[in-house]
Amino acid sequence: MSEIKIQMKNISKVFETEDMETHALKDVNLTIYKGDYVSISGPSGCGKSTLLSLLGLLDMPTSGEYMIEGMDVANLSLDEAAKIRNSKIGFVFQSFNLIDQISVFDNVALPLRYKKDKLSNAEIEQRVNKCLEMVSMTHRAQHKPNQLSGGQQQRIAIARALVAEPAILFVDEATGNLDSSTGDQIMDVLEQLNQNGTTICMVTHESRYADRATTQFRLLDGEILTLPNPPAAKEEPGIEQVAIQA
Ligand SMILES: Nc1ncnc2c1ncn2[C@@H]1O[C@H](COP(=O)(O)OP(=O)(O)OP(=O)(O)O)[C@@H](O)[C@H]1O
Repeated sequence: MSEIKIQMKNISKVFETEDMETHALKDVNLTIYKGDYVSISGPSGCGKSTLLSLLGLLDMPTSGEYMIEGMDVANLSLDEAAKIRNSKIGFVFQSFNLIDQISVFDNVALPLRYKKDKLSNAEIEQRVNKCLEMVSMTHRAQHKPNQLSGGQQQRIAIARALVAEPAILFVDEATGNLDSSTGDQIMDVLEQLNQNGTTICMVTHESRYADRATTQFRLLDGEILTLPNPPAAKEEPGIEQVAIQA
């Protein structure tokens, strides 16, 4: 059995405002193994952003258990959450969030320069170059982000997310700002990274991208369903086989 990277058990999230409670997530059970390529999809308002915020330690659940690499992370202070986020989690967003005033190289190096355990310049250079190579952007290291195309900027954002060697890469609608052929190329990059060992969990509303993942979860009204893997789904076309994950 493969190593467990992420495990959520009975995770719920309730938002309370003065006059109402919204049960955004209801008893979510989710396990992500080392090397998985996971997609989470579902209609607007089903809880995707809420789930990704909890997975990425940007917010805490109302109840339930959450473990990252065996560490209990369900009830952390903001400071503790930030520390674990910096060391264990890589994020890629729809907007690339790069800094135009500094070079591509320095953008990718930023997470390493903020690390508590300082790395030498030689180590930083080696890690940044390795990540730029992984996204085929070595030749643009000295450019500024605003001199690059949208797809190239997203590749740089992916390199930056990987440079601290996170346990898992969370990807939030990474193709949302890109035309469809550039979006397809970004999906190819993610697939290639996964084939080389990166564990990926991607949130997308595009079913053609969700279908490319090896494990597919679907959120409906705050509840998570596991879709059968693609070959099983093809055997019985037209029947939406969904089983609640054990
Ligand atoms: N801070 C909040 N306070 C109150 N309700 C919230 C809050 N954030 C989200 N919700 C509610 O929780 C539910 C899930 O929202 P969420 O943003 O996670 O959905 P989503 O699947 O990401 O939607 P979309 O695809 O439209 O971005 C919705 O009913 C939403 O109104």
